[in-house]
Amino acid sequence: MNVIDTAIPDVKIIEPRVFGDERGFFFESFNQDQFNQAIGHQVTFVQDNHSRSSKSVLRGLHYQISPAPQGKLVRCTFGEVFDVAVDIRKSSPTYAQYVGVLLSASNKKQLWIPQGFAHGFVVLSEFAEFLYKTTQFYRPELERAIRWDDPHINISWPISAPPLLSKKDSSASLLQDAEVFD
Ligand SMILES: Cc1cn([C@H]2C[C@H](O)[C@@H](COP(=O)(O)OP(=O)(O)O[C@H]3O[C@H](C)C(=O)[C@H](O)[C@H]3O)O2)c(=O)[nH]c1=O
Repeated sequence: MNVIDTAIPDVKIIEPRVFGDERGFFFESFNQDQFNQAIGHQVTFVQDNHSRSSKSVLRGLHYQISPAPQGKLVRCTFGEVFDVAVDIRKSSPTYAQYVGVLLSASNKKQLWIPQGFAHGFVVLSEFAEFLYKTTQFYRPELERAIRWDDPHINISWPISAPPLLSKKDSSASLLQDAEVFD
């Protein structure tokens, strides 16, 4: 697999090695040893998630606070999304900066988002199926959300109309008011 650095050192794009033949394709979507080597330390995942969303749905920007902050390894297995990781570690030199990347069934790219980041995506295709692994279990009482259109983060979402949001995401906090990480 190919590991690509992003503007935020801890956030990595991973391109799996795809084996194509007349039947179709095969690739290892996750290999613990290769992943640990790529990230530089042991990362253990405890939960797999799978969501399906229609065009223009935007899920995020979500994260869990301590004591269960989640690292996420995300990918799109049907359609295409614009995926965003926002650095919400106050002591980080890239605080409030973001990485945005197109993830799709065709490019098979994955994004590693360590704990300390808020995560979200918007669906660009008619539908998108989104799979991801997390390093901590879901703890709803620890879940927090930051507004997708927070002017301080100023994400350039590749959409021309307002997205479809859950009630929770419609009432998310601004980064300046959010519980973040040291
Ligand atoms: C995240 C999660 C949710 N749920 C239940 C709770 C709700 O009844 C239902 C939908 O949850 P929610 O609307 O929070 O789902 P998303 O908006 O896709 O949330 C996710 O969206 C962004 C992209 C993320 O990065 C997070 O992983 C996660 O917050 O699934 C569970 O049972 N387990 C879980 O791990």
